[in-house]
Amino acid sequence: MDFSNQTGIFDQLTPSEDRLLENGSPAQVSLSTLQAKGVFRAIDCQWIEQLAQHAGENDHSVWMAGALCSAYLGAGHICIDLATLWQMPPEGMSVDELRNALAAGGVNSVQAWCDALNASCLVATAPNLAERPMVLVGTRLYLYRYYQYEQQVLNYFKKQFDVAPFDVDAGLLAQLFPETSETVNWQKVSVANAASLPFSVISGGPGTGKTTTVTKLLALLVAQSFSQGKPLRIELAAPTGKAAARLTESISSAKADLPLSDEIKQAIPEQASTLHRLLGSDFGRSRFKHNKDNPLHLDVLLVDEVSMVDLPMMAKLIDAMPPHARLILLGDKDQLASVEAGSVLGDLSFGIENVYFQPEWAARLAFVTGEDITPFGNALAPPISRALTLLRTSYRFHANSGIGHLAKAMNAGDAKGVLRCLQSGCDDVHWCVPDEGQTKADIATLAKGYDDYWEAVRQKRGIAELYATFSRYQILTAVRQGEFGVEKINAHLELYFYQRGRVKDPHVWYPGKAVMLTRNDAALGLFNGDIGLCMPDDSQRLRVWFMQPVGRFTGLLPSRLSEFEVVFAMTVHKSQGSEFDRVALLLPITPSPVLTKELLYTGITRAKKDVTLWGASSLIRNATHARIQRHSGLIEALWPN
Ligand SMILES: Nc1ncnc2c1ncn2[C@@H]1O[C@H](COP(=O)(O)OP(=O)(O)OP(=O)(O)O)[C@@H](O)[C@H]1O
Repeated sequence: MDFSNQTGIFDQLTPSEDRLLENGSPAQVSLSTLQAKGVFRAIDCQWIEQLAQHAGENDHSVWMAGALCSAYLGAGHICIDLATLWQMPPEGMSVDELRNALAAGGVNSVQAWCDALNASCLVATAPNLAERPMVLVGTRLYLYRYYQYEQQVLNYFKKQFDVAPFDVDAGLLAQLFPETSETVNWQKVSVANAASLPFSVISGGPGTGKTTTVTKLLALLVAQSFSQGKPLRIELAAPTGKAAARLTESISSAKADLPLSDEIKQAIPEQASTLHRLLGSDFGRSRFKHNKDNPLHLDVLLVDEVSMVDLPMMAKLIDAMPPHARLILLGDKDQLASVEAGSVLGDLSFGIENVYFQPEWAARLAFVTGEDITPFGNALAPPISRALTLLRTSYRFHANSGIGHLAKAMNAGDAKGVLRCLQSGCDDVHWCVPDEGQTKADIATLAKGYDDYWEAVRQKRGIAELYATFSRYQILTAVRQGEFGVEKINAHLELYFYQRGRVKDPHVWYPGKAVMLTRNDAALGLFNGDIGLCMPDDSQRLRVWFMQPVGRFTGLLPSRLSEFEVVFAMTVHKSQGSEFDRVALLLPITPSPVLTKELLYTGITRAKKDVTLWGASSLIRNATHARIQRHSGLIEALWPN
């Protein structure tokens, strides 16, 4: 069956919970067994069953590959690699189980599996990439739409490699970085690099000066555009409302320190929006107002917290970029990847730790910056390396900072170093090990961190002060479910606050109740992840107050909020893009696949001044060694060596 003319069929037939099928093929037998074991979700089986029945595809190995592709997508992978799966099937499925299931349909090797997929009307293969539900590239199998997203992103990156570099005003650069040092000033190199290119990525851990650096970059671009008489339209964006608010705050404070005229400073925007807002979200529709046919009206776009941007969003963003515009991406490549599929920042900066620049590019940057970076030339550096710079020195965590050391050891996968740091007695790092047989979290100790907040609520402090006080402390959980999951911890905290007389009735709205939205709300102009605090207004009516751009607050009647959850504790995933003075990071007591180096690193680095890690040494050790690896074709295409 040829699907190429059936536009729309894939929209109907992408995995979606609401379609159930009566069954019909022997393949369903093993799929449902695997579903019962938790290897597949119902949606994975239903999706491939519906497609295969529609197309009359009876090949068992195609059914299996389709279900695997859908299941892996659900876990954040862009594709599956059949060769990898052949050796290492998903958790819950043994090698024999997979191979026996495939052998029943006559498939006895990876090559035979690829051949079966090549022969299927459900699968497109290079060079004939007709629109079919799945695409096979070598041994990688994609859902068609995700293959398209990946190609869109890759084509954009590759196109940028051919653009002739822009001139950089070395005098202005020197003015922005007046200090001299014996070591390379990577912030200066990053600015020179990004100013030379239409597309660049600046990555760095917490407090390495990413915002300081891009503010100087924007200043340089603005100053250059003034001297050319061509003012620039610059936009700032971030994936969440919280991250956008932080970017606004940090750019405005970094701007104040610039050694440049007020005219230039004023031309640097401060106001950042969410990516959804920038692209013109239709809330509920996957297409944005801005796209290739209606590009964004800008010359420069800076996006912060890019680790949180998933592949579909990146593809849509790139689609909406006007061809002449610059894209500057900022983020910490070591943080948790996006909630949805892909790890674009991680893949882009895959080899950045060891590879620097191609020698001629290093020489060019050395000339512009006056920094001795020629030793960092590397003939093996792939073209993508030119777009990337990594800031390594943290100015937030001084040399003796426990948080700094802990984050570094975690990132390096150095479990001994992590445990040593936890035991070292540093002022800013604390470790609470659960007692033998302990089954519940120590709510009283965790709740202490909110004493200042409850005092501010009691004194009926202004909402800005309350918000600031609340934002100083956060309990982070690794998981959602179970005794140590975010839901139970929040419930226990509310009960504890009730028992202490801070909350009159935890089942209704009360002064001090803190909530996080779990869905974008177009009508209210609020976004998933926005935090609201409940306090009475001047007429003593309870309202939930949300911080709006430029530090304003909007108070909404609680009845207007539909989807939200209490947020005295939040998951590490939800905390991305936020920072707090003090963090309590709570691990479950039993092993969980979500406990990875990236999760712990992200949780620890949300703390600016003080972190308490709650968890057993065995779990911490295992997590330090566990990495999140998401399959995609980006690394192979961008980092061929
Ligand atoms: N070259 C530098 N020398 C001294 N201090 C610096 C330098 N660069 C940045 N800082 C200071 O370090 C702190 C962190 O800088 P900045 O906010 O730019 O880092 P960041 O990487 O954006 O941080 P975050 O992790 O919060 O996003 C700020 O107080 C800033 O003024």
